[in-house]
Amino acid sequence: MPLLQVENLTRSFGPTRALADATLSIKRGEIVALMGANGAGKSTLVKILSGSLPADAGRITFKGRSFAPANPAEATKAGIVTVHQSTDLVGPPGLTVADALLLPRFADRRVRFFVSRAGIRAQAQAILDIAGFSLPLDRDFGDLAAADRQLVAVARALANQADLLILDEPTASLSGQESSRLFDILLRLKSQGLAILYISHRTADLDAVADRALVMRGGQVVGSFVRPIDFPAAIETMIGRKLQSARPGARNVGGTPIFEMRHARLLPNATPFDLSLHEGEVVAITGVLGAGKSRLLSALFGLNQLIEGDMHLDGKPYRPKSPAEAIAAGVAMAAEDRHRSSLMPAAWPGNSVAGTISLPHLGRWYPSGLLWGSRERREAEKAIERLRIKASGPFSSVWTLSGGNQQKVVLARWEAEQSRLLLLDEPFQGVDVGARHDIIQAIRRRSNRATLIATSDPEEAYEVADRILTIDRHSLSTVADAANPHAIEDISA
Ligand SMILES: Nc1ncnc2c1ncn2[C@@H]1O[C@H](COP(=O)(O)OP(=O)(O)OP(=O)(O)O)[C@@H](O)[C@H]1O
Repeated sequence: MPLLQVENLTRSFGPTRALADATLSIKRGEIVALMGANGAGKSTLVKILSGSLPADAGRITFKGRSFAPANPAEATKAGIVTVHQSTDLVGPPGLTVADALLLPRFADRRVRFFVSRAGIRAQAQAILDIAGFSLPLDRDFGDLAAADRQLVAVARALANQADLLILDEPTASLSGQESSRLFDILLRLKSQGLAILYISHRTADLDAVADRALVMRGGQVVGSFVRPIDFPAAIETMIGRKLQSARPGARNVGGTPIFEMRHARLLPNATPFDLSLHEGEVVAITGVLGAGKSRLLSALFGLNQLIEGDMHLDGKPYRPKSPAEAIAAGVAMAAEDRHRSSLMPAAWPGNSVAGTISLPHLGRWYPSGLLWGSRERREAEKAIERLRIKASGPFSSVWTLSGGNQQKVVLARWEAEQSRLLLLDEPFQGVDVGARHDIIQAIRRRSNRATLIATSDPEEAYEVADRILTIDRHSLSTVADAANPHAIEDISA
């Protein structure tokens, strides 16, 4: 008997059928990958299973009983625990790892008030014993590496005696080494009988852990592939078309650089480095979380200043003191945390696809100050077609789009205007392979600018870039040529 059986699950949002008769099952001790293009319905399915959204129709059976959780607490109690992306896991300053492990219990402040530090530590240790791995209990939760924060969430799930663990893009901001550690733990938990539903756009991850991959499309489960998973076939089923080699071939771009950075120091103790970027060149920077990728991009975009060194853009001195100065000089950036930095609040009337794309360009598109909306609409329609954005129209709210489609809208914003230097921080987080392919082609098509991409995934770097740099302790250290087929191994090592 399967642990979880989902039959004909259906859920609509207005005219959008997010789930349309989805049917699947999971056994104990099985790791099932859930694949699907952006907007296929994966999150909607997870939200229903984890009790944060009711279904319109269909039936769920869990541990032999009919299951329809009214809220997340009910789902957890029944044995389904969902761990969301690691970027969601943040705590207030002063919160220790031990506190974080006990967090759900201490959400009630009255309880917290009566428990001693030693009591908290002992209970937290008991949770780690159940999970079978160790973490530094007295450290500040905020200082933990992303992988360890992820493990805190997994340990919490296990302490709740989960039968089914749902992981949503768990490696999104983990390094290769951290991911392997997580996989080892997942495989051990599986051998102890835990069932895991693993959502990811990274096929290498799924290859490492999944026994089976379910493919969703248009709100339905349209394919099931058992190990060894035939990924090209699964991806074809997922996006409904053949994917040619995603890698268009690295170019060796030379000539006069568009951008130059000399003897740059990002932090007082870091080793200084140089960086030059050429017209038409796509350069990727990889490195673990905290290595300095975002700080480097921020310095280039005027969000923070270099400790030392100088920069030149098109031969002229460039030292932006704010993003406005950077944009005026021809530099554009899509930051990592799209919710906070790139999308307007859900309540804002201009938060449509068209409004999000046009926002920084309005002054140039409508110099008279009068908005007619025609250029806005045109640019949004072009973007929807070119990047295959799944939206009901140019003026639908970005907040109703799936994560990957929101990311495409943010990218379309900077594709809509000519810039000399485009900075992208983790642009493929949550973006499906088909869309990633479309975006990579769009990025590489522009020959009149340089693009600098920060990514924690070496494979993504290899796919998109002409040249790969690695950053470590806030200093660019090794340089890999993306044309070299061994580049990935070189970087991962
Ligand atoms: N609250 C909502 N209001 C309106 N439409 C919604 C809402 N939530 C989801 N949708 C729509 O339902 C469809 C399925 O979305 P869902 O988020 O489940 O996809 P997904 O497979 O998780 O995608 P992604 O990989 O991009 O996160 C999409 O077309 C999305 O726009």
